[in-house]
Order: sequence, then C-alpha cells, then structure tokens
Amino acid sequence: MEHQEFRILSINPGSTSTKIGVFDNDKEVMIETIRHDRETLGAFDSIIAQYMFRKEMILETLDQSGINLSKLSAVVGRGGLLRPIAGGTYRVNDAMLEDLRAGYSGQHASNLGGIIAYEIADQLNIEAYIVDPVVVDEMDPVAKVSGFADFERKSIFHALNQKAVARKVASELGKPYEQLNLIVVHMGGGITVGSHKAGRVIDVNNGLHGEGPFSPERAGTVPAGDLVSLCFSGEYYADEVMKKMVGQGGLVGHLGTNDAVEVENRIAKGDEKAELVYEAMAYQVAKEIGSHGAVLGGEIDAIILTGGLAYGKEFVQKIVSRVKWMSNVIIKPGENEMQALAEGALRVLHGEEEAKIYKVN
Ligand SMILES: Nc1ncnc2c1ncn2[C@@H]1O[C@H](COP(=O)(O)OP(=O)(O)O)[C@@H](O)[C@H]1O
Ligand SMILES: CCCC(=O)OP(=O)(O)O
Repeated sequence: MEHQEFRILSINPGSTSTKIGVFDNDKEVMIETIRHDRETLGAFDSIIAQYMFRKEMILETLDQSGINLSKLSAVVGRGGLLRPIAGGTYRVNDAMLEDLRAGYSGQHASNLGGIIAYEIADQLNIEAYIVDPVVVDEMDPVAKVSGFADFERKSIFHALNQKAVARKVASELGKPYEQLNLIVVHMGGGITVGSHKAGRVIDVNNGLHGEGPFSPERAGTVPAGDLVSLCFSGEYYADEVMKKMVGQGGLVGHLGTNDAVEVENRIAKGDEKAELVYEAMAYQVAKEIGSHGAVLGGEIDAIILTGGLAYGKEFVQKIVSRVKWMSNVIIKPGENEMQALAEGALRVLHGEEEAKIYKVN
C-alpha cells in the first residue's frame, strides 16, 4: 500500500548538543547537530532556562537550511524526565508539559524536547509527539532493589537510541530484536549500559543520577560515604552538589572539558592526567559491561557500542580489548535518534500505531 507523504521535524536536545532533523516520510531531508560548549550552557541557571536559546537556534538553523515550516505535518521531540512509562510514541499533552517543565524525575536537556516540539507544532496547528523518552522502564523487579531500603533503582537512560540501534543490529544479524540478548552501551554526554533481553531492557544504570561509569559530564557511581560527608560539610547547597554529579562530573570535573576530541588532543601532546582519566572512563565502561554479562547469564548475542564517544577509535579499542572475550562487539558510532523520532511519529500518522496518552495516575 502507498503511504501518504508526511514531513516530520525531529528535535533532540542532549546535554552537549541540540540535533535537528527533517524527514519526508523516512527519507532524510536534513540533519544538523549544533554543539554547545560548557560555558554557553553553564551560563543558564536551569535546563528550562535554556528553552528560548535552544528554540531560537533550532528555528535559525531551519531557516538557514531553507525549510518552510508551514509544510510540516508534525513535530517530534526527544522526551524527558517524566514519570516511568512504557516505550512508544506519546502525543504531547498538558499533563506531560507540566511534568516536563517541572522536571518530574529530574533535570535533563531532553525535558526541552517535548516542550519545544509542542511550541512549534502549536503555532502551526499540527500535533507534537515524543518517542521512547529517557524514563522508559522495562526493568525486572529484581534489578530495582537497591541496598538502601528507602531507595528503588530507576530506569533513566538513552532509551530512544539504545532501542533504535538494537533493532538495527538485530536486522543486520537477520533475527528479530525480541529473540536476542544484547548489551547496548550508549556513550554520549552521559553513558548508559543496558541489558536487552528478548526485546526488554531488563537492567540499566541510571545515567543521570550517580550510577554506572563516569562520562564526559557525569560522575557515575561515586563513593557514597564521601558524598554524604560532602553534603553535610556546610560548604555546598544541594543544587551545587547535584551539579558536581551532573554537568560538572566526569571529564568536566577532572579535565574541565566535556569534549572527548579535546581530551584526545591533549593526550597526543603528552598530557598524562588526561591519559589516566580517559583510560579510567573506558575501564569503568568495560567493568559495567562485565556486570551485564552476569545479568544475561553469559548468553550474549552481541555487545553494541554507540553514541558520540564511539567515534573515538582509541577509546573504543580500550573498551573492546577488555570485553571482547564476552561476545562479538559491534561499533555503531553516533546515534539513530533523529530517524527513530521521525519513525515513531510516522507510525502514528500512517495509522500503524495509536499515539499513547501520558497520564498522571
Ligand atoms: N570523533 C570523535 N571522537 C571522539 N569523541 C567524539 C567524537 N565526536 C564526538 N565525540 C564525543 O562524543 C561526546 C558527545 O556525544 P553525543 O552522543 O553527541 O552526546 P549528546 O547527544 O549526549 O549531547 C562528546 O564528548 C564528544 O566530544
Ligand atoms: C538521561 C539519560 C540520557 C542522557 O544522558 O542523554 P545525554 O547523553 O544526551 O545527556
């Protein structure tokens, strides 16, 4: 059956970049990545305060690329820190906007995805959607139990890209995603490592709030006792400590940059501290992958490395050398998120799927 043609605008705010894509059905018309340096984003008090800055950059980029907004059929944004929900495509509604603006499960650039998508769509009288937001929760009950009875482990990860890349690899392997066991590692501003078992992400580190490997701008798991002492030292407000974990952690904390390319340049010039810290980030990623080997009982069809850091050949090699005994390692640099966002919206527009409704209870 011939599909009707729709033009989709995809918006993907990440911690280090804003990505924009325009698609005619599944055909890419343009994809643009606007990189933001630490100083620029650091000048804003909060994520929500970046709204106008990111929206204007998006509209300017579209204008420079000659995209006529009135031709759009729908706008789709990367969804943010909502309440835990099932994967899929959701229509942006008031309840969602309220939770995104408040940062119900925390602050992350993806909170702006649904908000900006809605604002642009509303002006054009078309629908706005989000797809597989970072709070997609498919974790096994056993994985949710933490050793601190007051806290449950949470699923906050690069759901959109992990799922999209996993499906792509499954199709390359000639098997349904639902019949594979995969360890998917997304390495961007944050790093998340997920166990995909028969189509469900049964365990994954909370990539935002202090779990898993450190990343270009996040602390990952830290010594908890030291953190408690720091919190009660009287030297910091809560939001300052949170910033040390998210935004000023990882490479930023150690080296003052979230740019891995810059770190590689420093290493090439003989910077030994940069070399040790970069090695440690790869070491922690490999260690996390090892733990997911145990989650999957050693039955692993492939380990997939993806995200911006997967472009770094030496960084990837450092990880591969430690985990290649576990399974075949497949490298998929960058992300498939722009396409995955557009495809999510198209499934609804083509009537193949119904848009899910975000509800608060
Ligand atoms: N060619 C490259 N080699 C090494 N690292 C890279 C390369 N390109 C991008 N990166 C790094 O990838 C990280 C950003 O990844 P990305 O997935 O784009 O992040 P996000 O979507 O979270 O903003 C940055 O640290 C960036 O420096
Ligand atoms: C909140 C988990 C997703 C994430 O860390 O995304 P970025 O790497 O784009 O910041």
